[in-house]
Formats: sequence, C-alpha cells, structure tokens
Amino acid sequence: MGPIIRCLLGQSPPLPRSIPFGIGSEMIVSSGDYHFRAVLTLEKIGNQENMGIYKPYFKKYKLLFFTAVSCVFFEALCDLMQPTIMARIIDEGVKNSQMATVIKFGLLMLLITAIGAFFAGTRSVLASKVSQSFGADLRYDVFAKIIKFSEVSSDKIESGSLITRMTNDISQVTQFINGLMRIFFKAPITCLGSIILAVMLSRQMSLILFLVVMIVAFFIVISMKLSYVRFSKVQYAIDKVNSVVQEYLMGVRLVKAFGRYADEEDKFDSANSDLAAKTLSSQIVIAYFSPLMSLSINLGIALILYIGSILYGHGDIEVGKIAAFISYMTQILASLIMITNIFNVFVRTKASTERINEVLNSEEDFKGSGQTSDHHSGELEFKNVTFAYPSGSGLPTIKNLSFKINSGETLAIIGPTGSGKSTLVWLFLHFYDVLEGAIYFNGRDIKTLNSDSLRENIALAPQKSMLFSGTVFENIAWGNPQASKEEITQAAHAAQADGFIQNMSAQYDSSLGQGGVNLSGGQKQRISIARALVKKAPVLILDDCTSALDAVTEAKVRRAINQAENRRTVIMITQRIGTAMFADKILVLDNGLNVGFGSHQELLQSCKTYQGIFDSQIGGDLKGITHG
Ligand SMILES: Nc1ncnc2c1ncn2[C@@H]1O[C@H](COP(=O)(O)OP(=O)(O)OP(=O)(O)O)[C@@H](O)[C@H]1O
Repeated sequence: MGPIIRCLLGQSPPLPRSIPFGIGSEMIVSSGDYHFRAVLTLEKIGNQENMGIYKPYFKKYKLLFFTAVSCVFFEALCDLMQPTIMARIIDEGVKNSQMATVIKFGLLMLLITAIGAFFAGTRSVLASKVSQSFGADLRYDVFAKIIKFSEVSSDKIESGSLITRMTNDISQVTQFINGLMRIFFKAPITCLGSIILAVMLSRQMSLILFLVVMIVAFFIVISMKLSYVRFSKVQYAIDKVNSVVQEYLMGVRLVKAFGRYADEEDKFDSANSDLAAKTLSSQIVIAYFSPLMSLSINLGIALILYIGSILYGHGDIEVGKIAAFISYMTQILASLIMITNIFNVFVRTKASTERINEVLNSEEDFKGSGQTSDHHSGELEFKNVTFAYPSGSGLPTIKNLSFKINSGETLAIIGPTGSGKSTLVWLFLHFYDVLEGAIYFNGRDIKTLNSDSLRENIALAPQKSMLFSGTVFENIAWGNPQASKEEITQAAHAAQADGFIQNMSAQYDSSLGQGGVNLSGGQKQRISIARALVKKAPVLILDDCTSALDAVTEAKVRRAINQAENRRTVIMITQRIGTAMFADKILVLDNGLNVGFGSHQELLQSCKTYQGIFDSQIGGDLKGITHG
C-alpha cells in the first residue's frame, strides 16, 4: 500500500514536515487521458490523522477500489509496451522495408492499445462509481451530524460555511478519491517502468534523462513551496460569497424596502473579487511554472535528438530506439507531473478534510443521562441559574435567577428587549447548559433527563414563525404527525387560524410557499401556534408569537388555550402588559435578573420595572380599573 493510501487511512508515519509544499497552487495538467486539477495545500501534512475519517468509507468500497487499481496496473503495462514495439517496427520493419514485420508489430500495438483502452474504460467507470458513492455517503454523514449539532456548534460555524463544506469541500474529497484510482498507481508504475526500459535502451542518453528529471523536479518543488498557503484562503473566500448570497436571499424584501441594492451589490462585489483574487493568486504560480517545465522537457528532447544523432553517426544506436527513448522520457516526465498532482490534490483535500472534520467533531446536542421523562404534568423551577452564551461577550445573560411555577399554571415573562426572555426558553429546552444553578422539571434536574424526552414534554411556538414548503395541513401536523384531521382542525380553531384557512383556495390542502411567503405575519403566527397546540404537550411555550395578532384575536387564542381540556402549563413571553396581566404568575426580567415575580396585582404594588411598563403601555388612568 502506498504512502497516500496509508495517509488516507491514517496508518503511515507522518510525512516529514519539511516537505516544502504549500497551500494554494492550482494547475490543470493534461497528459493523454489525464486531466487533473491540482491545488497544493500542505499546511500540516505531517498531521494526517484527520484523513482517518475516511477509513470506514474506504473499507466499504475497497473491493471496487482495488479492482479499479488493478485495471490501472494493466493499463500502465500496456502503455509501457508501446514505445518498445514502436522501436521494433522502425528498426526491423521500416528500416529494412519488411512490411510483414511492420504489419505484425502494428497489429500487436493495436491489440495492446485495445486492451489498454478496455482497462482504462473499466477503471474510469469504477473510479466514478466509488468516488461518487464515497462522496454521497460522506455528505449524508456530515448532514446527519449537522442535524445533531448543539446550539453551541450552530453558533460557531456559519450556515454559509456549512454549505461550502457540504458542497465544495466534499467535492474536493470526491475528486481526490477519483484521481487516486485514475493515476495513483499508474504514475509510479509508468515512471519506474519507463526509467528501466529507457536505461536498457541507452545508458549514455539516460544521463540527459536524469538531468531533465532533476530540473523538472526542482521546478515542481519550488512551485509547490510558492503556492503553499493559498488554498484554504480560497475556501474561506467561497464561504464568504455563500454567506453574502444567503443573507441577501433571507432579507430580500427588506433590501427592496430600504432600496439597499447598491450596498448588497457592493458586499457581493467585494466578496466575489476577493474570491477571484485568491483563486488567481493560487493559480498564478503554476501559470508561470508549467511553461518552464514544458521548456525543460522540450530542451531534453532536443538534447536527446542531438546526442542520439551523434551516437547514430557512430553506429551506436538505431533510429527506432531514439524515438522510443524520447517516448519513455515523455512518459517519465508526465508521470512526475502526475505524482506532483497527486500531492497537490492530497494537500488540497487535506485542507478540505480539516474543514469537514471540524463539522464532524463538533459538539452534539445534549443527550442527557438516558433517563426518560414521561411526565404528564409540567412543573418548572429555575434555581439560582446563571448562564453566559459560549459565543457571547463572556458576561452572563442570566444572573442568579430563581422562580417556580406549578403544573397547569400560566407564566408570563415580560421585560425589555434583550433582557434574556428567549434565553430562558433555550435553557429549559436544554439547548445550552447552565453555568451555575439548576433547572428542575417536575422535580428533576433537566441535566439528568434525556433531552429528547424532555423536549417531547414541551411545545414551542417560536418568536419567528418557521413554516415549511407543503400544505397548511402538513405544516400543522408537523407538530404531531399522529394527529387526526379532527385534532388538526381543533388546533387551528383554537389558534384562530381556521377562519382564514377556510378562505384559502384549497383550505387545509392549500400549499404554502417556502417559509410561508404567501401568508401574512399574523397568519403565519397562528399556524405556528396551531402546530404547537396539536402537540398536546404538558408545557406550551409561546415566545412572543402573538405580536402580529390584533388584541381581540390574541385574547381569543388565550381563552382557547385556557379552556383546553387538559390544562397545561403555559409560558408566554410577551412585550405586552395586556397579555401578561392575565397570567397566574408574571416574571419580570431586566438584564438577566429576576426583578419581580408574582401576580399582576402583586407586581403593581411591589415591582418598579413592572409599574413602569404598565404606565407606559396602559397608563396611569387605567391603573385604578385594573387594580380593582
Ligand atoms: N446565540 C447567542 N450567542 C450570543 N449571545 C446571544 C445569543 N442569543 C442571544 N444572545 C444575547 O443574549 C441576550 C438576551 O437575548 P434574548 O434573545 O434572550 O433576549 P429577549 O429578552 O428574548 O429579547 P427580545 O425581547 O428582543 O426577543 C442579548 O443580549 C443577546 O444579544
């Protein structure tokens, strides 16, 4: 097994760090049927354990892989035989005008070419099959990992970058695997075989061959060194372009409303130009070195012809052998370039592998200790909870916060924007771990609960309604795929969505565009609430998701939830005092601190922040009424 394969499997000792290759050189080399795009990215070639991630995939396809490699072996043998047969045609057939010899060896050449073509075709099909299946499996696993991402991981890697990793980086790996089967064995076999056969043809001319090989090898090493650091920069530039496009598409209406086309164009132009510049910079070295290598090869051929003609004059060599020697020399140099390309692609793949590995090694969502929580009640307690976002400023978002609600109670959380209201929900859902304190659900620390079953107890209507492409029915049923049609309509009724759904062209079977583009903000919120209601979980969380509803509709939603058969615990995050005041308990948050907890009446008496919010929204005139 060769070094690249061993590196791929993480089995070989590290390649020397001193290998003077670099990130970023890119070249397209064509030699016969080889057409290889290569970029060198050998930043840490010694650190190859990352490549071990491909071991299971390689194992899965090893039979096809080795069949392809065997085809390459026979293909190379066929190639090697050609110049020697050609020399015999010239020296025995053409020179002596023996047509029978020309025809005999000509037919033999054709037969060998046909056999070589058969192996080349089979190898190509197998290489494509293995590399594409390999790539598809890897893409699947990366996506499966992204699905399991913890919130910390999601905060760390931008979605634009994740897309580049799922597409560009995995394509790079696929290209490498394909190239491995195309040329990995062929290049060394051709190179070694050609050297042996060339030396056997003429020792004197072999000196020129070695000289040219040394010069070309020198150019290859220098070009790699010069282009070492460039490739990962290209990948990050692609990330940036993806992010700019993605952000524009997410905010397209806002951009139009604000007429900010020019700024968006500028942003894209800057990212795009940066990508072009970095790609150019990664290619430019090769652009200069490729002609230099060709020049050296042609110089070598001219020297061979010169020395060959002198030797021929002395009767030391025949014309056919000179032609065969030149042919072997071209094969040796083409193989050298191919070997270089293997390293080029290897290092580029290494950079992509590091990026893929970062995804595969990202922290997964909390699993909990494996204990399930199949409770039917929804008692919740936060005890001295302190929390800071790992990707945030380091300052706590939630500070020593405590409160408790009993099962079946309604809690309203109110407070200025950015005070940490949604963060409480993320903590309860165990998206993040608390720094200090603990959260108890039905008396058990949520850290000891299986996260999936904890979340089964919670239905969430998020602040930003998220709808999927599909029908209205499918979108509501997403909350509970087992729900009957009747339960879906009941939930829609309670969420005050049935009215507008009935007015849609195909009622519950009406299609929603991507993200629910064909609905108003309030309609989206009501479908989102219906989806949460149909889950029938012991705890219902409404995260400021009635903000787009008018006061009358909102009151109807609230009443419907309160009148539900199985009275559940409801957590209602809101900015409106008119919504909060009907809750059993109200938590007033300010800058992550619990500054008030109690009923509306209690807080009006005791909590300055609450009084302030009340005065600003309802006004002092009504204070007496609500007091009563
Ligand atoms: N993923 C995150 N990484 C780092 N900081 C975050 C993250 N999410 C929120 N924050 C910060 O935490 C603080 C509280 O945010 P949170 O969304 O909980 O506030 P909120 O009270 O729900 O606000 P709003 O009423 O505007 O929705 C804010 O300062 C915010 O910048």
